[in-house]
Amino acid sequence: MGSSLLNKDFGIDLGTANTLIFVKGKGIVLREPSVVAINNQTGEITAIGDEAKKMIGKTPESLSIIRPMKDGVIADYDTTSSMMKYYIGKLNVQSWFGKPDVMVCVPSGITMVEERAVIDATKQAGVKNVYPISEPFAAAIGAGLPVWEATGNMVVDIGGGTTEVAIVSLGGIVTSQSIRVAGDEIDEQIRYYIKKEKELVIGESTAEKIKIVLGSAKPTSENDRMEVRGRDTVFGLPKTVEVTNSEIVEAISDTIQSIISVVLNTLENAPPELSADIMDRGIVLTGGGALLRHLDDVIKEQTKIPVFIADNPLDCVAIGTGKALDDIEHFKNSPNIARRNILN
Ligand SMILES: Nc1ncnc2c1ncn2[C@@H]1O[C@H](COP(=O)(O)OP(=O)(O)OP(=O)(O)O)[C@@H](O)[C@H]1O
Repeated sequence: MGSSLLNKDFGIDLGTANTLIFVKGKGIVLREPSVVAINNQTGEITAIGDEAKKMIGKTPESLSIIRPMKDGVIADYDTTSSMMKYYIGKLNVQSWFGKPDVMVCVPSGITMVEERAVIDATKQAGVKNVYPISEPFAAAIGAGLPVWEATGNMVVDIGGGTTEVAIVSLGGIVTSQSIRVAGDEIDEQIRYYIKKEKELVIGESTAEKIKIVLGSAKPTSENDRMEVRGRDTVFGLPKTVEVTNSEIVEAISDTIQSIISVVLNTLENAPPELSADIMDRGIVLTGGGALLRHLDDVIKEQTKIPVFIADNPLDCVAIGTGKALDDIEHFKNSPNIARRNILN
């Protein structure tokens, strides 16, 4: 990213787990975890992104690892602002050539105060024109769905902190629901299960790895298993245990069911014409959670509707946020249309 961007518009997916930036005409130029390491004595930032994520669970007392976004919204304003400033600074935008338009995604269930915080944090990073776009709407664009047409499209975006389910038609969200339950909660359930059933304390990163390597929404035919290291809850010493796929399926089943309930509720609220479209066109999964094995199958079994995983599900929101820049007038003229429910 050495060369400067002369008044290039860009879109930001400021996620609970990952922050991505899409520059118009270039594509995704930044993809880093939303993690910051701070020196407790001086308050200075020691590492941001990948470098900070590697430190999780391994820091001395003098360092704290902060994930400034929680449940899709800003939990720590100052740290989010610094992180954005750092990432946007890396783009090297020459603002004196004009003001870039910046799209930033926000969860559909966000409050006005939370949304204001996201806009202000982006402005603090040195850009002037900030347009919020609803995360599931951006996900639908990024998944290549025809969001501007008179057709019902259903998207389920499962991120780190939030799951957003929306039905999109004619350039707006017709109905949407979200819960602050997604990948992080799945990791938390894995930690809880392993502590309770195996008497082993594991860190966040290990839980995420177990989910990615071993997890699935229903048992896999391979009967996968892996060795997991952590600290014995009784003796306090390092210990290794074996964990199987079926144990992880059991550990995360309630969380998976909460996510599927939101899909079912949203379908129940769909206007009949759009329900018919969704029956034909299917449901599209985006976000990192879409990669959980067999999640598509389980949603299909319960909804009786075809389910597809978008290409590059982790990138859909960022791609959609960036592509929405092509229709920036739409957001300038009717800023609420892609954010609020257009029927109620
Ligand atoms: N192969 C995989 N299987 C299961 N989960 C995965 C996989 N790869 C990534 N994830 C999970 O996806 C989540 C991150 O997804 P994503 O980057 O879409 O979220 P985000 O946009 O940062 O979060 P949010 O939308 O809630 O703000 C993490 O919980 C991560 O563990």
